[in-house]
Amino acid sequence: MTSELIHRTQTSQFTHRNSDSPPDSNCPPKSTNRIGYMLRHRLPFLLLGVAIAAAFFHLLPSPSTAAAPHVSLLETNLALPTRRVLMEDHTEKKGRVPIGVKGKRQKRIVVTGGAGFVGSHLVDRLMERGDSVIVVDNFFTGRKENVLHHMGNPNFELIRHDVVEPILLEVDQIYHLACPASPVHYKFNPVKTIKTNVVGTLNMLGLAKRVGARFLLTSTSEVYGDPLQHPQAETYWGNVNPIGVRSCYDEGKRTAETLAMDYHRGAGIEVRIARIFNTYGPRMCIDDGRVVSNFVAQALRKEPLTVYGDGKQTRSFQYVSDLKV
Ligand SMILES: O=c1ccn([C@@H]2O[C@H](COP(=O)(O)OP(=O)(O)O[C@H]3OC[C@@H](O)[C@H](O)[C@H]3O)[C@@H](O)[C@H]2O)c(=O)[nH]1
Repeated sequence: MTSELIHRTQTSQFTHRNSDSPPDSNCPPKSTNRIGYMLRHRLPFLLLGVAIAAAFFHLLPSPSTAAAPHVSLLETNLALPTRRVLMEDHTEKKGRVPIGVKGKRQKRIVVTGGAGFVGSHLVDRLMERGDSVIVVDNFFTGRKENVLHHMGNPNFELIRHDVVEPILLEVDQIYHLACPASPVHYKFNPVKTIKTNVVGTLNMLGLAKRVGARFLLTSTSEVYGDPLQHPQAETYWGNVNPIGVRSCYDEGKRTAETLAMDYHRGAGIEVRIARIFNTYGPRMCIDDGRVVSNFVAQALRKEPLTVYGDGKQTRSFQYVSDLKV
């Protein structure tokens, strides 16, 4: 192959040098006709080239309009503050806001499970603060009524979505609460419960990584299992049965915590983990199944209170307004 190419080149050079050979389309004739030849054969191409170049420089954006896409391109590889600045450029049309100026811009926050008992109280708090809130809920235990009072507020958005499926949103913070929390509810479909905790958390952490959002996982006191230490310090690792009827929830949440920490260590995601204990308060379903609502409902109906087991079990309870920050 190589030798053949060399041979062809040599043939061509020879032809150029041979002034007696008849002119062909690739080869200019003798010098007497050269100018005429150039005008006839080369000038149209020259003019075409000039026209293309002129069109190119005419269509090229001026430096001021080209700057925005350039920064936009950079922002995908940069940390969150740059993206915040760019968002302000688009929405407020006031020019760039220095990165260091915090609290000026509305935060965009997604709350998974935001139509639930705890989630909806958190949403109230964020809305009060003036944040822009997107609630993602599949309404398995959550209810639209819990967030109905925010409908029509331009800062509020409600999406029916199951976190087991990925979702793409542009947000600054993710509060990940989606999962049935009462034993009667999470035992109803244990495979779905662990899937929500593992796949759902993975999806939301993936979202956090993609958009550079800060991530809060609501975990549970159940990660301590049947604790051998009282009260449980955060450093206590628990005493959990991996094959028990509660495992879908407690092992699911333990895995969710593992995922959060691995995304933090491996991908630099800023994460928070809150281990929530037994919580009660307004918007708790009457059929929630947890002890406080059961006892209250039974008392209201003047029925005897049902105490499971020997009644010697202990719990830490908190009112919901003490939970939200
Ligand atoms: O009617 C009832 C209900 C519950 N109980 C008992 O009361 C205790 C509390 O049970 P709950 O059903 O309220 O729920 P648990 O405290 O076991 O877990 C709950 O609290 C911690 C949260 O993080 C979990 O999401 C939630 O499952 C248990 O020992 C349970 O057996 C009763 O004696 N009677």
